[in-house]
Amino acid sequence: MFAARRAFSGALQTRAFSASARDLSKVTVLGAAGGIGQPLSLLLKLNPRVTDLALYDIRMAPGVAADVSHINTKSKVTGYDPTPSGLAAALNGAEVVLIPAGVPRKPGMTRDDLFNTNASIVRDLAKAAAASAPDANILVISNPVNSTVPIVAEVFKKAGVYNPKRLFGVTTLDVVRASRFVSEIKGSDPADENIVVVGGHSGVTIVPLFSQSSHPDLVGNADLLKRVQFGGDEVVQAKDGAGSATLSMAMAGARFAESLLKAAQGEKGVIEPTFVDSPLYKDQGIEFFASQVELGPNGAEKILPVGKIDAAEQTLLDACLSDLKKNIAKGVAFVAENPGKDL
Ligand SMILES: NC(=O)c1ccc[n+]([C@@H]2O[C@H](COP(=O)([O-])OP(=O)(O)OC[C@H]3O[C@@H](n4cnc5c(N)ncnc54)[C@H](O)[C@@H]3O)[C@@H](O)[C@H]2O)c1
Ligand SMILES: O=C(O)C[C@H](O)C(=O)O
Repeated sequence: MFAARRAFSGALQTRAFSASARDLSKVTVLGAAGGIGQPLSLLLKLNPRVTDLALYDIRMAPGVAADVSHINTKSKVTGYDPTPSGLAAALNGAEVVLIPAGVPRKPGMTRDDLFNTNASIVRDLAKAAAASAPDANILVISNPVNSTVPIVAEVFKKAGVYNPKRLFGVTTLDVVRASRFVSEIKGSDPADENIVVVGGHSGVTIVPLFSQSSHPDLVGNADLLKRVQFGGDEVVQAKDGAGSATLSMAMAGARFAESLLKAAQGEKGVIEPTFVDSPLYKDQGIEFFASQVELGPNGAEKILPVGKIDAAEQTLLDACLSDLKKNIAKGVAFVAENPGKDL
């Protein structure tokens, strides 16, 4: 155990020393005291690429910050009060803003059932971000992602600061799950399983493309498909009313933030799946779509095409696109009909 701990801290130190002064990165978490926010803040504190960690929530962010700040890595941690000026200060100068603020599901609910509560939370946080961190990379975790991402886009458009390359719906958990579930079937190491998942982040909009993996035989595996599309429900049911995935989501969110920072600091070939403003299906009226995206200093540098897929996968994709169109339209309509208060 001690050897493992030494190896881990050694790896952190090597990376800490390799970061240069120009790589100062402020990362802000909005919803930092929640089930996702707390472990996400912990993982960001362990990341040497993060030099300034800003934590905001409507409750307990200073407490979470005090706790996390005792971890002996170099970054500065600040918890902000739940006031407009606290929120503005948390956002000011941020390079990456992660948003896990909002309510999670209970058994029997769909992600869309969260819309009524989370849409206005995300809209108001997006307004604050548009005002105080207009150039930040915004990573939306709050559900329903298929609608909350368009909400952020509409708010930024209204504020005149929308940059489609810097807005991301975090769908990383879908590929994390897919690689893990495949490894359980194949007896392999999940680190070796690169499963592309496209579409969106709920039910049938989650489309794994096993034909593009090293296991095309898995295309017809209905149980596996169900686990990937409804993995979130497994956790919601197991937690039995106490929330949804938090720990695996924190890992997935921290991975995406790390990839963005790596790419911003000049690493080439950093590719992550994410739900972005995408040209891929715009001709069908679908403005956002999750696919493999190459990240770079400007955010989303290159949106990779879906590529060749199996006929059965095409059927899944058709169902996805039909749902996705409605989810996106719902987010856009929400902001038009409920502009909210000026900041
Ligand atoms: N994208 C994904 O893959 C994914 C995965 C898991 C969960 N989620 C979603 O993430 C969200 C959060 O889940 P959780 O389990 O952390 O919930 P949680 O209830 O444990 O935490 C949410 C936090 O948000 C805070 N909050 C609420 N309104 C706020 C506001 N206006 N400003 C700042 N903070 C605010 C709450 O005080 C709370 O601390 C949910 O919507 C959930 O569905 C998404
Ligand atoms: O399932 C949920 O509601 C949370 C999250 O979107 C997940 O995929 O775990």
